[in-house]
Amino acid sequence: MSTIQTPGSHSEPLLQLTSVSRHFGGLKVLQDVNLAVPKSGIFGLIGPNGAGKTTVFNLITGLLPTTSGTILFDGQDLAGRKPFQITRGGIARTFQNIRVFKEMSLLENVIVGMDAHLRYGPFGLLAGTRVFRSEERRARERARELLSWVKLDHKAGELADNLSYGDQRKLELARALATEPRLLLLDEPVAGMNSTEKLDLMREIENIAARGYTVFMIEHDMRFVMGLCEQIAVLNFGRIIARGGPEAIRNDPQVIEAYLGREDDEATTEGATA
Ligand SMILES: Nc1ncnc2c1ncn2[C@@H]1O[C@H](COP(=O)(O)OP(=O)(O)OP(=O)(O)O)[C@@H](O)[C@H]1O
Repeated sequence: MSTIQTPGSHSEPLLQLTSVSRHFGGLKVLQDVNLAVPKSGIFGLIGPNGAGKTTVFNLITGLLPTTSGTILFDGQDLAGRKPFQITRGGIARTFQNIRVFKEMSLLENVIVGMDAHLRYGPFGLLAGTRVFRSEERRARERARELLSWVKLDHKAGELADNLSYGDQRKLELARALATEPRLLLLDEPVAGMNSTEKLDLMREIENIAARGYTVFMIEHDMRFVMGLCEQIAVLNFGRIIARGGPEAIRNDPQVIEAYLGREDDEATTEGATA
């Protein structure tokens, strides 16, 4: 169950994409993408709208097959694995649009995320039958602990529907962690948040990374990405055009060009000046 990693084992990447392409008919959404996410820390993927970022996550999580190329997670080829197998293998994900169960309590939302690690499934647990009692107790304790990591444990019994937008995003984080991942994929975690909520979530993500989880995020908000990520890759029209630390990315002429050349992108001005 432990997800804490041994410090110092940084040689092999945790996740490695090699020459990955994905075409939809004649549309070459990803072309020859090479990416290496290290075994610890916070890694960012940025790029203008439609660059192919979410498609990268869809390939990693098995929602879509690659057209060509390989994706290795902890040295294992993910080709042909189903999304639930990839989740069980240690990759969790949040989505651009909030997906909490609004009619369930926070605690129940997190327990539902535990599916991959429960012998009897989350709904058996929630039914609370005697046979499952000890597993139920453990699950509830773990769910409460995960809620405490995002500072929502005091609301554990409340309906998710009552939460603010920012807190719903944090609940999603707790639920993703309930699958006991090693790698956490976050797709635009601060989309739609106000600046207080963003700062709050930034701290929570830092705390999660400090607990030993590897975080790989797609995000448009440049201040957020630059403030959090140690390494960043930039995707433009399906190709990686730059990778490096925040300072190098900020000053990369190709990156500036990619953002300035696309007036439709919300990151345009911040991307050039952040
Ligand atoms: N299942 C699909 N079938 C056909 N085209 C698709 C499919 N999924 C994605 N695309 C296309 O691939 C391109 C890249 O989409 P993707 O969502 O990966 O971009 P993105 O960088 O995440 O964009 P955004 O920042 O706006 O979320 C778009 O042109 C999109 O229409």
